Amino acid sequence: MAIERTLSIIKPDATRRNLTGKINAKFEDAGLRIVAQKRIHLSPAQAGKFYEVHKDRPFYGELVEFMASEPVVVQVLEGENAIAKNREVMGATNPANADAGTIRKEFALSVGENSVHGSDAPETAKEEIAFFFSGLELVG
Ligand SMILES: Nc1ncnc2c1ncn2[C@@H]1O[C@@H]2COP(=O)(O)O[C@H]2[C@H]1O
Repeated sequence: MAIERTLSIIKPDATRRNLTGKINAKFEDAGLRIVAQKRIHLSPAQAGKFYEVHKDRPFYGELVEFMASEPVVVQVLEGENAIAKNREVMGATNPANADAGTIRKEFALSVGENSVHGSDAPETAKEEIAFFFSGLELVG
């Protein structure tokens, strides 16, 4: 199985409630290694650019406003099959549909305030990691 890297964001609803450590424990317990991490406050322009793929969706404005409302923790997770594994640990986008034990089932407040983001495929993982981290910040 391939060792992959994926981009994860702990969203404002979770940083606000001091859940960063509990969420990171879920990643580590699943065998994902946090190889880079920083806490930043996105501007609306930066959040809008990151979520550009959703710009025609009805929730885009709300999503951008939320992601720029308070600090987030952006991180790179590494491990075997990290992209799929992270998505498993996060649970379904809408917490109402998330399995027991997943981050979104335990912590998410709604489909919008759903505590975490994770890349959905190898190509997007590469782009999303490069959006937030320089090569110098990524320890091999
Ligand atoms: N119906 C919706 N209303 C508000 N936000 C949504 C809706 N559907 C998806 N989103 C958000 O859009 C985000 C896009 O990718 P994320 O994995 O970060 O998680 C998603 C949700 O937080």
